[in-house]
Amino acid sequence: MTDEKGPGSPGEPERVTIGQTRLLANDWGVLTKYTITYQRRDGVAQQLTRETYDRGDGAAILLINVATHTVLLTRQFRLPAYVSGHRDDLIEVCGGMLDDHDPAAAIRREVEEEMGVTIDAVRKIGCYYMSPGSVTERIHFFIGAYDSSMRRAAGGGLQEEGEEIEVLELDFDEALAMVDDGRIIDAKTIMLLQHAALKNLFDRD
Ligand SMILES: Nc1nc2c(ncn2[C@@H]2O[C@H](COP(=O)(O)OP(=O)(O)O[C@H]3O[C@H](CO)[C@@H](O)[C@H](O)[C@@H]3O)[C@@H](O)[C@H]2O)c(=O)[nH]1
Ligand SMILES: [Mg+2]
Repeated sequence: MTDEKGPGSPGEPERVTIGQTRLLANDWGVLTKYTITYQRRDGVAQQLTRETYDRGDGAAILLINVATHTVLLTRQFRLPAYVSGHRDDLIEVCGGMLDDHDPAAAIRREVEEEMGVTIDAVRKIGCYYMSPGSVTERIHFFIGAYDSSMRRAAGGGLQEEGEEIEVLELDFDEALAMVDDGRIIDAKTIMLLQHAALKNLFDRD
């Protein structure tokens, strides 16, 4: 519940004062250590240190074909999952970083590169933090329609960037079963599949 009269509300002092900022790494992503003064709701000020990892924002899309009751997903090697104990490649919706593109343009480019599919309109679902305790990234979520005529190339991603992406076409019920039994463990993918189920996207034409 929002405390309407607490610190940080309109007309009240900021709840957070940024103190020292230390750049720990500035490579693929930017890792920063902040010292902040955080004013608790009871008025007590606390000094905290927090690190943030910033690689920019991303976009992700679930491609659906209502006529064939199928979805298009990707499978690829993910080092962060591998080093934290998940030896299998990850099954995910198509996704990527925005770079300098707007989210809709970025996701169309990713679908083209990773899946070899040229799509038309995309429908925005929302924009969400995936790991807000440490990662600044927000992901723009989309739904798009595909059919076999839109598959114009093999996809697979950019070899020069080390991408090796397999395209999976799955029955929607099978994809949901893979969420239940743990074969799909990527959060953005689960969110989009469950969105499609909750909104009955496969019941419409
Ligand atoms: N040199 C270098 N290259 C990297 C690094 N991390 C990624 N890359 C390269 O940059 C490419 C980025 O590909 P994208 O398709 O743009 O991003 P992604 O890795 O698929 O996913 C990103 O977007 C998703 C949003 O939907 C995110 O969920 C995911 O975490 C990630 O940010 C990778 O395939 C890889 O070649 C790194 O640390 N160093
Ligand atoms: Mg990608």
